[in-house]
Amino acid sequence: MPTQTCRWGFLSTAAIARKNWKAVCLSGNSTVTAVASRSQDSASRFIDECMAESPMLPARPAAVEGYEALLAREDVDAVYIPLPTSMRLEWVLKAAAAGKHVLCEKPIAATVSEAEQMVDACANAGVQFMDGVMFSHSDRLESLRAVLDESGPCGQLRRLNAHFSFNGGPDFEQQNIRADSQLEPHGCLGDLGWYTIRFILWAMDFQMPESVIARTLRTMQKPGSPEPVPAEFTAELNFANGVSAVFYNSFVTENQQTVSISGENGYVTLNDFVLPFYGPELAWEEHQHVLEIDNCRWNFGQHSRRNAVVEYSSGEANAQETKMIQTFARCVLTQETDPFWPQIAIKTQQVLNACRQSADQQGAVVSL
Ligand SMILES: NC(=O)C1=CN([C@@H]2O[C@H](COP(=O)(O)OP(=O)(O)OC[C@H]3O[C@@H](n4cnc5c(N)ncnc54)[C@H](OP(=O)(O)O)[C@@H]3O)[C@@H](O)[C@H]2O)C=CC1
Ligand SMILES: O=C1CO[C@H](CO)[C@@H](O)[C@@H]1O
Repeated sequence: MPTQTCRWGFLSTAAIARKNWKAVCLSGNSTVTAVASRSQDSASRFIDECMAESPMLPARPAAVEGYEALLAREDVDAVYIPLPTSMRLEWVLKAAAAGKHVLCEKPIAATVSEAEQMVDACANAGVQFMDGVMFSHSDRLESLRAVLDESGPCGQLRRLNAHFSFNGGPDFEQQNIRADSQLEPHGCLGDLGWYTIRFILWAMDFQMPESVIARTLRTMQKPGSPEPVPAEFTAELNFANGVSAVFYNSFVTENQQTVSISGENGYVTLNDFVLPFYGPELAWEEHQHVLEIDNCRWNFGQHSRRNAVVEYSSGEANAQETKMIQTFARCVLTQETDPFWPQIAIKTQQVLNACRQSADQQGAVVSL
């Protein structure tokens, strides 16, 4: 076990692994020692391309053929697993058995039972488990938490609204893993709903909803995919304290990443809650508009205020994905696993599967 640097192995050359490669380079407490792919050529190509843009120090990682071979390496402390969702159970269990800490992409699993097996295996092996939600590590959330206090601009919370969509375009259904039920069984609910659910749970301080009602509005099916997957999805969550939340996910509606948190006295909005708008600040707005009525004059006065934290959107040392790597690596290096991360992953999975169950039963109420 090194004392200064967490040594990462990447399980696959997924597109998202390139972003986290750079985050490792910028982290100051991590390095990648090996990248595994189904073919060694592809691992080598990935490493060449990443090295050209963002050189890994102190040494070029090894290109490994096969994920199993990477897990057998002694120079790997932690693995990053961005394999398709349906493959994660197998590889998280194998990684835990090999004593590797696990940063697992989202959605972590197809079912709650699979997610629990993963988290239990990591806990039993004494290794950290965390999902790949970068925004959980942004300073913006910490600042926003203070604003959500009852004495803040919203007052008592009433309603949450989260929307995450992108338009995949004409080839998406034909080519993307997200439209293949064998690889990504929950389609847009898994890919985008994971974030909308996570944000809602975060705003509720991880209190679970009492019940959910959901609908799949549209499906997609990649050629060869055994089943269609949700391509447009909506859900309503109801909480015991009277707060309600709604979310929407879509692969056919153009880029939108908006959340609003509404209360008795006002509301807060973020327009880029997952992938922050390009630039050196992450912002949110608070609103307390006032309707002034005086006989025939009806003036709706806009009262909005912009707030921001100094943090780069991505690809810099203070960006949220770099903070994710740093936080994870600190758990590894101090040998102090943090149960918070697996707990919130399980809660997110529980809500996701309840929503899918409701949608599969045409909007039946599902209790949690
Ligand atoms: N946290 C975040 O910000 C993001 C998270 N993600 C999540 O990461 C996961 C991967 O997404 P993305 O990077 O777009 O995926 P890609 O399609 O780019 O990569 C998936 C990788 O899995 C490996 N693989 C192994 N078996 C298969 C198979 N049968 N079919 C396809 N790929 C296979 C391949 O690597 P190889 O050939 O090298 O073995 C492939 O490169 C998704 O679940 C997604 O939700 C995605 C983007 C952002
Ligand atoms: O996690 C992710 C981040 O956002 C993308 C959309 O813009 C998703 O498709 C991806 O899986």
